[in-house]
Amino acid sequence: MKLCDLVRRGSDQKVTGFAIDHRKVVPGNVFGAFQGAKFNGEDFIEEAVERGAIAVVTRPGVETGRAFRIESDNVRATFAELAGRYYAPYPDEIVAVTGTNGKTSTVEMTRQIWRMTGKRSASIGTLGVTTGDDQVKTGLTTPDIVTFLSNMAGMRRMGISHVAYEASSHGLDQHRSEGLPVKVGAFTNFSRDHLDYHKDMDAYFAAKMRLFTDVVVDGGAAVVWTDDPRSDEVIAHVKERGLRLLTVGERGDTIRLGERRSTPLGQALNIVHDGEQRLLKLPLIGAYQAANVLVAAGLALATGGDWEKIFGAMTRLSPVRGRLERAVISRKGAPVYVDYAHTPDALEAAIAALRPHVEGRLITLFGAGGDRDTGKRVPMGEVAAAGSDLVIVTDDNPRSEDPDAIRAEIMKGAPDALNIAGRRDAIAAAIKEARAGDIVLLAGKGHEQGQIVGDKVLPFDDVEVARECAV
Ligand SMILES: CC(=O)N[C@H]1[C@@H](OP(=O)(O)OP(=O)(O)OC[C@H]2O[C@@H](n3ccc(=O)[nH]c3=O)[C@H](O)[C@@H]2O)O[C@H](CO)[C@@H](O)[C@@H]1O[C@H](C)C(=O)N[C@@H](C)C(=O)N[C@H](CCC(=O)O)C(=O)O
Ligand SMILES: Nc1ncnc2c1ncn2[C@@H]1O[C@H](COP(=O)(O)OP(=O)(O)OP(=O)(O)O)[C@@H](O)[C@H]1O
Ligand SMILES: N[C@H](CCC[C@H](N)C(=O)O)C(=O)O
Ligand SMILES: [Mg+2]
Repeated sequence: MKLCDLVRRGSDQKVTGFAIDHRKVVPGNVFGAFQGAKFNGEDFIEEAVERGAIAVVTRPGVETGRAFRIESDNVRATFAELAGRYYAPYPDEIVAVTGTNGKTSTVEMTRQIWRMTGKRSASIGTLGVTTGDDQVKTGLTTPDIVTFLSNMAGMRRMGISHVAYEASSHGLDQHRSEGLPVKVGAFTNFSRDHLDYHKDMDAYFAAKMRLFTDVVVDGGAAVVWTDDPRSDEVIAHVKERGLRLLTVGERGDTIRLGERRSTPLGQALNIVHDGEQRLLKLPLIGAYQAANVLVAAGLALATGGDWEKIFGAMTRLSPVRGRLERAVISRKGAPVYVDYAHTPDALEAAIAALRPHVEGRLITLFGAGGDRDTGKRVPMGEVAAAGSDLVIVTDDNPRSEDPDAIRAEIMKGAPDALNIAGRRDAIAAAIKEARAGDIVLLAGKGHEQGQIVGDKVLPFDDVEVARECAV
C-alpha cells in the first residue's frame, strides 16, 4: 500500500507499517504523535522521522520535517482509522464487550460458545489473546492500537473467523481498540471504577458508550444486559444509533431470565427465548456468572448462531481463570475460592455468589490496588463487612503507595476486620481460621501471576499460595 492510497495528496512511497512509539519506527512507517498521560509523542517526531517515518499523524500545525503531515483534531481516532485500513482484512465476526465488571468473563465465554458451535474463535482481554489452542499474554487488557490491529489481522490469516474482545474504558477513551469493523457491542453493567482516570462517573459512562455511538459499524447490533440501573440509558443510545437491539436479563426480550436456583455444583436457570421456556443447567456458580453467560449467548445469537447449539454449549462451559475459581479445599474441609473482584460491586457479586454455598462462615480476604481509584476502598470495606462473617484486609498490588495506608483506608469501611500485612501471611491466616462448612474467598487478584510492589513485579499467584497454605 502506498501513502497516496491512504491519504489524499500523499506520495507514492510504500507504507511499511504504523508505530506510536518512536523507538519502534522502521523506514516507511506512519508515526502517530499521541499526547499521553506521561509523554507527549510530539516530542519524538524528529527522532521518528530520522528513523524513517514517512508520515506523521499529528495536531494541525505541528512540525513534521520532511515527513508528510496528516493533520487531525483527534489524532488517536485518525490514526486508528488509517492503521485499520492498512492492516485489513480482519476476521469476519468481531464483537466487543464493555461494562465495569464481567468483560473478561463474557469474551471468554463467547469464545467458548463459538468454539463449541463449530466456529474458529478467539478472545482478547485481561487474560491475553486466547485461541482454542493457545494463550498469549499482552500485559494490558487493551493492547496498543498497532498491536491490536496486527493481532486481529494475524488471526484472520490463521483462519480464525470469530473474535470477541474486551473494550475497556481506557481503551475506548484512547481509541486503542477500533479501526476495524465491529459488528456487535455488548454491555454488562456499570458501577464505580477507574475514577482516578475518568474523574467522574459521567465521563466514565460516556467513554463506555463510545462503543455503541462510534465503534460498532452502521447496521450492527448491540446486546444489552437489562438489569443494571444504567441499562435503559444504554438502550437509548443503541436505539438512537439505529443498531439492532438484543436484550438479555430479567427484563430481556431476546433471552429472558426467570427463576434462578443454586445447585451444589452450579445453578439452574429458567430462561425464555423465542417464546419457549427451558431449564438451563449451568456448571458455574453465582448470579454474576449467569449474567455473563447470557450476554455471551446473546453475542453468539447476534453473530448468527443457532439457539439449539448455543443452549447446549452453555451447559458445557468451563470456568474462567480466576473468576470464582476453586483453588483448593483446606485440610479441615473448607473450600477456598479465588476471584478477581476489585470493585465494590464485584466484591458484592462474588460474596453473593458464594453465600448460598456457605454452611458455616464466609471468610473474605481482599485489599485494593495502589495508584488506582482511592474512592473505592471504603465502599469495598463496607460491602465485605456487610456480606461476610469474617473480613481480612490485606495487600493487593501496592504499586507506588504505602500498603499500610491503603489497608488503613479500607479498614474505615470494615472496622471489625483483621488487618494483616503481606498477602501470603493473610491467606495463611484465613485458611488456618477456616473450619469445615466455612468458605474462604480470596478476592482482587484472580488470575494475576505477580504482585506489583513499587516498580517490581514479584511472583505471586493466589491459587498457588492457597494450595501451599492448605497443606
Ligand atoms: C493511562 C493509560 O491508560 N496509559 C496507556 C496509554 O499511554 P499514553 O497514551 O498515555 O502514553 P504515554 O506513555 O504518555 O506516551 C505518549 C506517547 O508517546 C510515545 N512515546 C513515549 C516515550 C518515548 O520514548 N517514545 C514515544 O514515542 C508513546 O508510545 C505514546 O504514544 O497507551 C499506552 C499504549 O497505547 C498504554 O501502554 C498505557 O497504559 C498504561 C501503561 C496503563 O497502566 N494503563 C492501564 C491503566 C490501562 O489502560 N488499563 C486498562 C484496563 C482496564 C480494565 O481492565 O478495567 C486496559 O485497557 O488495559
Ligand atoms: N456481571 C457481573 N456483575 C457483577 N460483578 C461481576 C460480573 N462479572 C464479573 N463480576 C465480578 O468482577 C470480577 C472481574 O470479572 P471480569 O474479569 O470478567 O471483569 P472485567 O470487566 O474484565 O474486569 P477488568 O475491568 O479488571 O478487566 C469477577 O471476578 C467478579 O467478582
Ligand atoms: N484492570 C484493573 C485491574 C485491577 C486489579 C487489582 N488487582 C489491582 O491491582 O488494583 C486495573 O489495572 O486497574
Ligand atoms: Mg478484564
